[in-house]
Amino acid sequence: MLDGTVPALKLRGLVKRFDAKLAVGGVDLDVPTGSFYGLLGPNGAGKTTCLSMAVGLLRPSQGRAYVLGHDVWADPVEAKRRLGVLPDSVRMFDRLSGPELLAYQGLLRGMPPDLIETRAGELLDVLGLADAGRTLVVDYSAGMKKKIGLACALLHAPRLLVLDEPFESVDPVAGSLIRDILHRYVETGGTVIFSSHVMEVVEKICTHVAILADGRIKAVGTLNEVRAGRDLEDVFVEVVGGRVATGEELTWL
Ligand SMILES: Nc1ncnc2c1ncn2[C@@H]1O[C@H](COP(=O)(O)OP(=O)(O)OP(=O)(O)O)[C@@H](O)[C@H]1O
Repeated sequence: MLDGTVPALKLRGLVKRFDAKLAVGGVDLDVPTGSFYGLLGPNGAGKTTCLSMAVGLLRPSQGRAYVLGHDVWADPVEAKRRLGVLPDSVRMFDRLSGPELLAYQGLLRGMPPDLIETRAGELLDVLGLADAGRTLVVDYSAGMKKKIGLACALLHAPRLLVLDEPFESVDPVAGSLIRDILHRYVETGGTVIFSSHVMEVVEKICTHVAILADGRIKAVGTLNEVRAGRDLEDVFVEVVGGRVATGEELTWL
């Protein structure tokens, strides 16, 4: 469904400094509408920092982010209306039950209560969270927290989903379910960008990939362009410059 019009997400010159630490060192990225975009990178590469700036959760030191042409920082209402976000778990209001959290999200979005109730019920059902009842989200397992976070991101039917490690901590069944839901979402005109370490998932579902290391984009393009006929994992290790064990380390183990 790539339509070649305004990118769903456009990042220009994004920089983030934490005191002396340069976490993101100037990122430019175009996420085409209708793409399923994987943002790969090793631990500490700057993925979360980059996505947090892209969605208006963290103010950039420099640079701009646009959601479907709307500047996230200058025009936040229009940008956020079109945006669903799965942040890292620290940012969730987790002293609520799943249905309460969804109701809270829906009301913040200005949705009518009956629409919230219908959609929340469906989302909890599809994601296998209906049985959790009144359990507070803080007491959910890590995988359940991912799923309720995804439900919150989907509730207002956004045009762009930005997901921080949606496949982390979820079991294979839940992972496959999330993949199916996201696939359907992209097939019906939505756009997804997500961060991940899981090469198989990225290789299986993404149309586009960017590899981030040391706060900079090291490789970017369609999956086939970046892979260039090789395993994505080999490309990743080469681009990122992974350390290879010589067998001489940890000899005391
Ligand atoms: N609030 C902060 N204060 C200081 N340094 C930070 C802060 N947030 C992130 N950093 C640093 O910025 C760098 C990038 O972190 P970030 O969390 O964006 O990486 P990541 O690619 O998401 O990593 P991971 O895959 O391990 O989650 C790291 O060196 C991290 O220590």
